[in-house]
Amino acid sequence: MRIAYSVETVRTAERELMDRLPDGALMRRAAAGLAAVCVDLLRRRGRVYGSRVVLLVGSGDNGGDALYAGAALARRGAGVAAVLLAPERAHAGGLAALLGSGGRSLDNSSDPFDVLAAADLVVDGITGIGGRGGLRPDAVPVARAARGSGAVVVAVDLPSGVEADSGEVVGEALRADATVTFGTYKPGHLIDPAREYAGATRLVDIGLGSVLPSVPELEALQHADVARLLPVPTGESDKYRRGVVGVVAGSARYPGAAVLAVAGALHGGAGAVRYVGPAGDAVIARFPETLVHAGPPAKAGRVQAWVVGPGLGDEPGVRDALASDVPVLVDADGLRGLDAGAVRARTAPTLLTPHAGEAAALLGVPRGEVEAGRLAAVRELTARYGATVLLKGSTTLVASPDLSDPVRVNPTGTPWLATAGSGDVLSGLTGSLLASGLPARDAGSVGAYLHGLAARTAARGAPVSAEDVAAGLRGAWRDVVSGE
Ligand SMILES: NC(=O)C1=CN([C@@H]2O[C@H](COP(=O)(O)OP(=O)(O)OC[C@H]3O[C@@H](n4cnc5c(N)ncnc54)[C@H](OP(=O)(O)O)[C@@H]3O)[C@@H](O)[C@H]2O)[C@@H](O)CC1
Ligand SMILES: [K+]
Repeated sequence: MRIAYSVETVRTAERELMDRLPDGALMRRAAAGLAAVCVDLLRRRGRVYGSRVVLLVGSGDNGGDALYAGAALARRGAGVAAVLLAPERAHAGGLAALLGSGGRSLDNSSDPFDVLAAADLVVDGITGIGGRGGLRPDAVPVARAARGSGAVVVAVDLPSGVEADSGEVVGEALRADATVTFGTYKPGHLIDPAREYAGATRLVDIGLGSVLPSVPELEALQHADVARLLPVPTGESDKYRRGVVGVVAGSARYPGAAVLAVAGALHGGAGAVRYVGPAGDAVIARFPETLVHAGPPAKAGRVQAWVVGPGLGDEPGVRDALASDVPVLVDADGLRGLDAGAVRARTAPTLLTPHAGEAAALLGVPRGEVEAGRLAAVRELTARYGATVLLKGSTTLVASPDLSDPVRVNPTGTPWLATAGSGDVLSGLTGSLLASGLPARDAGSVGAYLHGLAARTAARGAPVSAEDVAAGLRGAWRDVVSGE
């Protein structure tokens, strides 16, 4: 499991740890880890000795980390030059270490842009967790020059300019090839758009784990976590004990959505799929194992979870499903005009699965606001609806209405998933996991994980259809179980 803590939590833990350690110990640990990554990257491009390293140094400890790491690189024979953005406030100990190790700080006679253009590696120590509100104007030209050079750009802790706590990028930020963070991930390492700015992220252990709270703010499941959650039939299981998932989807206009949602549902571990709606013929033609019923859902027979909404158009069904006493997943057309009171009144779990546009409509804000602030949006939706919410997108988030549950971030997403019908597959799959007995947050995060993995494997760098994603689910499940 990858976990992330907010800046406030990190600062509290850092103070507690610092009280027990000699002065500057944490920064030395951080800088040593940073320097080791830089050495590794320089070796891959040639060698450390004689390489040209430029440090972008801001006014705080983030710059201090860069300066100490620069000192270590200078001791190994790299030519290290520091661009001090606030010369009078640069970290004094770090600067002394750099100068004492043979590095230099650029004076007025050197043009930082020439030096950056010739660099092999740039270390971004402008801001870390103390940064707010995007890069300041004086930092923008050097950040752009770093990106425009042929150098590999390594961000210290976070790419400067991103918001550590939300993953938002307000204004300009530096795009790194790699980010070296310390003690724990922060939300910005896991959530787009900041995640994308960070490149490959490495975590350096500085001993913070022992003082961090046991429950993080965010968590991203990995294969082993998902494998533990997957439903596994036992000797006593029959199709009803494994769970029946009811799919209320499709319409005369969109029969395909019904077929895709059923395709997803058949791969989620439920023992049977009951389709309810007007697209029964199309469903049966493709999946003869499906139990079909024209509706309404209340008359269709017992299920352990409902999926309602994909391609539904104006067909009814949402109210029936919400009135049931089993878990309900609401997606797509089911989300239009969704009655928050009806959702809040439910005693069984409800899982809403909007994409950014649908989330924006539910919240009454522009879509861009949801895309830029995904964490805030998903939390607001859980609060308004009293439901678990899976917010689809470049980093899919799953949040439960219980604020003590960490928000789950899906790490397997791929841009190839932005394809018509893939959301219908996800709904069916996740509903099936609900019917097998998984709690809503687990069903949502396991569903998103398998769905992303299936898309990645099916795509392998080329476009995929929603059908390909559904067909890839069995392989994704196997990969998770076998740990591949
Ligand atoms: N926590 C830990 O466990 C450990 C932390 N460590 C390291 O310390 C880092 C945190 O250091 P920090 O607190 O000194 O803040 P930091 O990010 O350097 O910012 C400094 C100053 O920048 C300024 N500034 C703000 N916004 C800006 C902007 N947009 N553009 C430009 N400037 C801006 C603002 O100063 P102002 O100019 O407003 O006075 C702010 O105070 C952390 O990320 C990690 O690298 C490790 O060494 C050890 C373990
Ligand atoms: K940085």
